Amino acid sequence: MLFEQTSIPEVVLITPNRMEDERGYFSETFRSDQFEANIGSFAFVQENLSYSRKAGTVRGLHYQLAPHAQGKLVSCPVGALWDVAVDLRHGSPTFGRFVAAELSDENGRQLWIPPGFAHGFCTLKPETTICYKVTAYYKQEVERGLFWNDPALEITWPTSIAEAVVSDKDKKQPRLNELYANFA
Ligand SMILES: Cc1cn([C@H]2C[C@H](O)[C@@H](COP(=O)(O)OP(=O)(O)O[C@H]3O[C@@H](C)C(=O)[C@@H](O)[C@H]3O)O2)c(=O)[nH]c1=O
Repeated sequence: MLFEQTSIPEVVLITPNRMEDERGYFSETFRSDQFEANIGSFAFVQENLSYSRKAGTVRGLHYQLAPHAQGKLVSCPVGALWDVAVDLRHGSPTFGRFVAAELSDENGRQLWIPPGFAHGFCTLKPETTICYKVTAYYKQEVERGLFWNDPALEITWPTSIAEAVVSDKDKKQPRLNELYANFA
C-alpha cells in the first residue's frame, strides 16, 4: 500500500496493491496497522456509500463543526470521480487551499482527508459509487457547507455550474469568506 503526501501534507493519497491472476485481482483496501504507521491513530465509526446516476454530479463541499468534525477515507469502487478537499483550519498555512485527486475503479486510489477540511466530489462517469469511512458520526445539526464553485477557492472542476447536477442544498451554500471560523 503506497501512501503519498499531497500539496497539503495532511491530505494523503493511498494506492493499495493489487494481486492479479486469471480471475481478476485481490486488494487489501484498509489495514489499521499501516494506516496508523503512515497517517496516525484514527478510529472509523461509520461507513457511507453513495451512488450518482450521471457524470457531472457534484456533492459538497461538506464538513461538520468541531467537536464533530469528520476525517474521511474516500474510495471509488465503481466508476470515477474527482475528489476535492479544502483546508478550513484557521491559522493553517494552506487555509482555503484545495487538493484534488481522481479516484476510480481502475486506479483503486483512496484519499485521506483529515478533520478540519471540507469535502466534495464530481463524478466523471455515469453510475459512479463513492465509499467513505468517517471518524465521527453524522450529525445533521452540525453539518455545514461551502459553495463548491466559489471563485475564491480556484478549484478546477471537471464540470461547469450550468451543467453540474447539484442538490438544492448545495446550490445555496455560503462562500469561503462567509464561513464562521470553526477549526483552529
Ligand atoms: C451524510 C449523511 C446523510 N444522511 C442522509 C441525510 C439526507 O436525508 C440524505 C442525503 O444527504 P445529503 O444530501 O447531505 O448527501 P450528500 O450530498 O451525498 O452528502 C455527503 O457529501 C459528501 C461530499 C460528503 O463528504 C459527506 O460527508 C456527505 O456530506 O442522507 C444520513 O442519514 N447520514 C449521513 O451520514
